[in-house]
Amino acid sequence: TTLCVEDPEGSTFQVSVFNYPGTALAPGKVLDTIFPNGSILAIREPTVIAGPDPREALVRVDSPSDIIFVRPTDEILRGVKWKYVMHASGPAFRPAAKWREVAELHYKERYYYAAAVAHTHAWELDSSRAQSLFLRGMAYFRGGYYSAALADAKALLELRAEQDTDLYLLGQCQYALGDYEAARSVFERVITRDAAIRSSASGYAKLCERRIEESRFGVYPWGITFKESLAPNFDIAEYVGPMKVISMPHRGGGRGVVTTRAVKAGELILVAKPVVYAFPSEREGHRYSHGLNFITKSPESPCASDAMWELVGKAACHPELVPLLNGLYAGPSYPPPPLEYPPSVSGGTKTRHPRIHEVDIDPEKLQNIYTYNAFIPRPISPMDSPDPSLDDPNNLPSALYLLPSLFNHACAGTASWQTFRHIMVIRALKNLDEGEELTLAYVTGRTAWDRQAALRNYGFECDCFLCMMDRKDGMRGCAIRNDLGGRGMLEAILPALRTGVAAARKRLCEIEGTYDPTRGLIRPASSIARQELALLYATQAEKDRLPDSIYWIQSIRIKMEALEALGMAVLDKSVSGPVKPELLDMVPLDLLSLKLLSAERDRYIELILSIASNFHSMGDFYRTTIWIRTSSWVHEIYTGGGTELYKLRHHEHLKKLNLYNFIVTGT
Ligand SMILES: C[S@@+](CC[C@H](N)C(=O)[O-])C[C@H]1O[C@@H](n2cnc3c(N)ncnc32)[C@H](O)[C@@H]1O
Repeated sequence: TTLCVEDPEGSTFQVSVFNYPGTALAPGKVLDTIFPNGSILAIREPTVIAGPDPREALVRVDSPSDIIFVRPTDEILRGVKWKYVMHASGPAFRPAAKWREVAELHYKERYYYAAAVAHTHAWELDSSRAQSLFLRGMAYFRGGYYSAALADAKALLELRAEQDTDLYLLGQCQYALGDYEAARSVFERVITRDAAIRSSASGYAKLCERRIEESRFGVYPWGITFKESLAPNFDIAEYVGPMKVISMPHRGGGRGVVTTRAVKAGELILVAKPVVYAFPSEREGHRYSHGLNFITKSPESPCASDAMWELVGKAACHPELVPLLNGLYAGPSYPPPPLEYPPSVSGGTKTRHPRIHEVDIDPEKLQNIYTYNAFIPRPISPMDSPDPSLDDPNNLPSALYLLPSLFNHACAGTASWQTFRHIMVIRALKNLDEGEELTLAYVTGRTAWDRQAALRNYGFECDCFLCMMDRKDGMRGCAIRNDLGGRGMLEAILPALRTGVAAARKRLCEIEGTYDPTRGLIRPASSIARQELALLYATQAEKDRLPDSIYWIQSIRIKMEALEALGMAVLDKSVSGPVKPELLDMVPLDLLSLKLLSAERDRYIELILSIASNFHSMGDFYRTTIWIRTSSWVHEIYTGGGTELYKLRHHEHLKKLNLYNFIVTGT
């Protein structure tokens, strides 16, 4: 937003205001409401950019809290003499009725911030009309400024005889702020009184029940949640499970997250909503911010820079968020954050003037916080059809979360994270004792060097076992692996089996040759090469059209090796003959020495299902069942949701492998 201002001496300047709430892409009439002609502004810490002509200086303001609207009667103006007399005819001087009209128009056109400003003017000019406060509360609520709306709803209940609309607004705000128990009792009160809003209030009361289950016990209907997550604006409650933040002086920022009790692999640890997020699909019609990150001095995806700037406006409108944001790690150029997280925050019930920002907002610090803590949410989707928001690798979604920002990184993390659209869900990836660290993989990559490059902006070197092993193999070996692995699987499927197998085996040998002899079984690149080789055998077996083709057996054996190279110890490697009775209800894995790699969920499932499919082609239905069960077990550990979510996500893939019918009919 660019304003034209005049100082007391009568010199004029252009002031560029960034990040002011309600002004992004706003038309002139909205700006006329937020910055009416004739307003007096005091600007803190302005950046003055000199032009070639000193009279053409440009003033830049980045923080909403640096703009203070001054009343003409304010002390600060005592003794100030204006060279030119102010025109007392601009929008700043409208009567209350006119402001109400303007507010209604903004509300209808969904400029809720401007509507809140206009209702504030109306309320200040005529405080006998409590309805102005109600309408402002509504505007705040619709605009997503929930704590401001809550304060208005509470003030109204003190100001006038209890009205159902005021109660309803109160309940909606409490719901939006995650205070589901309070919201439920408010909606239950409304239900008993007002027939007109009874049905929506009882709908809300039911939703509150679901949210209470979710937030108190971590019980989510994951199948429904998944379906709902495919549409924007979906919502679930947050949940904090058996985790806490403790001091970890050896990590940047000085803190990390540990378990508060022993947890099992797959247990839910945290469900968190983002403070800000941007998805390409939800940005249509938006103008993207500049894609340069001034902290990392590297290009930033448009979604990331949009969300980064949005954070400033968000902090201005939600002062209760500011201490939570300021408690996050802001990089090495800021003093370390306090050890306690989350800090205790008092809600505050004071009604809020939309143009008075009492809490200081530091945009530069917020940018640093965004840079060191943001995630790229990759929404879970049905297998084989990645979410369309991931189509453009140069504009991936971006989001900042609070508690998830306290988890440190490990390429082979002890916890897995994924997002149901924008909502992050963290689960333990292995059985953990009380007090063990919960780590997440911020980035993925084939070798320690790839991953270190992806981590370059975080300022630390990963010391997880996967990186340590890669470093022992040496940079050259890893580069060779990367190069060989990068040639891709499909090109290996040559028309002649023998040529194809020879080439794939050669590549496998070359990859194997890059590992240090002491490395042990976990060799992700070798797993890819084995998967390629197995695919060749399976292709030949299909051509043979014989259930007992030796190529099925070859394919299955190599896929089992591929699983082992990803840390999954296979206990029962039998490929024919009777199945051991004790295995009929179990998964054929050695659960004690299992080391699931956080980034490999889909590859495990793909490999396991293709083993099941090979057994199915051989007519071995027992083993087919066992391996389908194993894929669903792996899915449960990473994603939860039982068979319902498993089927929802793998339905198409299972059909492609001719396994869906088998699950339904058993043949
Ligand atoms: C999202 S924060 C994680 C929480 C952070 N430790 C804190 O106290 O707020 C990311 C920063 O934590 C530090 N960090 C994360 N993982 C680390 C690791 N494995 N080793 C050392 N520092 C790490 C780095 O400084 C990184 O920039």
